[in-house]
Amino acid sequence: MRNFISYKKSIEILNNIQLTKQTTQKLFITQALGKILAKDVIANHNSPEFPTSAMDGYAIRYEDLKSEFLEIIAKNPAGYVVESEVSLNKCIKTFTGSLMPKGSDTLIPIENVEVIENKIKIKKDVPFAFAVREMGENYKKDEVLIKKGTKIGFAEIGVLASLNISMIEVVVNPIIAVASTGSEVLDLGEIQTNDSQIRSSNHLTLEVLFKSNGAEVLQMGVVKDDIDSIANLFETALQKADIVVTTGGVSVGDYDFVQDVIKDKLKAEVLFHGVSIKPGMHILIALKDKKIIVALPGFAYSSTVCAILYVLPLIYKFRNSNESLPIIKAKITQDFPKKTDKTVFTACNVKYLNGEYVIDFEGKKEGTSAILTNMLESPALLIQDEDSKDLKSGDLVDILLLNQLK
Ligand SMILES: Nc1nc2c(c(=O)[nH]1)N[C@H]1C(S)=C(S)[C@@H](COP(=O)(O)OP(=O)(O)OC[C@H]3O[C@@H](n4cnc5c(N)ncnc54)[C@H](O)[C@@H]3O)O[C@H]1N2
Ligand code: MOO
Repeated sequence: MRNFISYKKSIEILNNIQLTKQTTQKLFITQALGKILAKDVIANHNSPEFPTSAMDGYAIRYEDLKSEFLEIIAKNPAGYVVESEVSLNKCIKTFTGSLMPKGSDTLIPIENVEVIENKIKIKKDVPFAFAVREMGENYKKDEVLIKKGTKIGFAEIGVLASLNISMIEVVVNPIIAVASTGSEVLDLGEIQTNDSQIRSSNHLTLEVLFKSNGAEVLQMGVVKDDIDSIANLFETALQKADIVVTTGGVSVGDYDFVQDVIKDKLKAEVLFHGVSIKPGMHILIALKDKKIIVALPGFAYSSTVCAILYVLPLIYKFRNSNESLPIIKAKITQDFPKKTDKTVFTACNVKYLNGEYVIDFEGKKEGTSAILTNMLESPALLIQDEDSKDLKSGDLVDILLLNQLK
């Protein structure tokens, strides 16, 4: 009889897997989109380096606000350094992005003055240092701007460019080999020869799930339920990938050969086979030559949920990143019983309404773990812990936002 461990225990085991040291690579910053920063990014200068105007207007000395007229002695366009200095009852026309001229401390906007020949008359006062961006407003020299482990997005790329950093060191993404097993499953375009055959969706679902969450994917396609074919698949995949993910062949059927190959042929170290979760109770995770094997159940909903719960955290671990699964609190809008003593992951709809996330089950189909269509539209997974009680309408619950993983 298989020993089913708790979800909590299985995650503890997953977190304890020791990985070999990450490798890094240098990439041009825009090519690093979605990659993980390998080292802290520290500012090597102040931004701005000097007080800078934030508006178009006239640079003045604050104390001259009370003077009747100020003489315009020069123009100070952005990109140039003006020689003249602001002194008693003088001003310099200064533009957004120009350095504040020497002697000035305040910028009076164009809208606040009347220009009479080469003089301005101030019609509306401003406070001291108005519209002056102080030195280091944006960032100061030696400030840690982006921490290692951060996923690089548009804001990170913009900040790197402002630092004049063109190449950046990032963690090399893990390689995941993906395959579906099953004599009844056909790859796209394969000709159907009998009524029991279905299209394989798993290998493609998982390929894109892993790609959009930080892995390189080696697509191994569909393999029949045959010991030699499955053994060949693992031997090839283990040579090329850091993680090998398969679907099918891990429950108790006569043709569930994936588990036999992993245990008897590869003699891999099985970390666990069987977790008290729904869906996905037959999941098997093993180690072979420092590579990780994740054998998922064949049902499309089961394999997708388990790939999210177990493989995405492995990707985060490989990337040494500060990413985590997007689990948040939401309000449930109907009573919902706890049907088993397992940890249960149920597809639901999520909306953001009046400042809170709310979930319902409208349009969700009930049935087996084959129903992947429950993950369409704006889906989330309701998480009910092993020891949780029946849920009541209005309760706050944990949900995993699936659209954030797209
Ligand atoms: N007597 C028992 N039978 C089953 C048990 C059990 O405990 N006792 N567990 C059930 C549960 S739960 C699951 S989950 C499945 C897992 O079985 P396998 O991992 O061995 O998966 P398969 O039997 O190969 O396939 C299950 C199901 O999914 C379909 N499938 C398979 N591959 C794909 C694919 N690539 N794309 C789409 N659909 C796929 C396959 O046709 C089967 O219908 O075992 C239960 N049985
Ligand atoms: O474990 Mo199965 O994935 O519940 O249907």
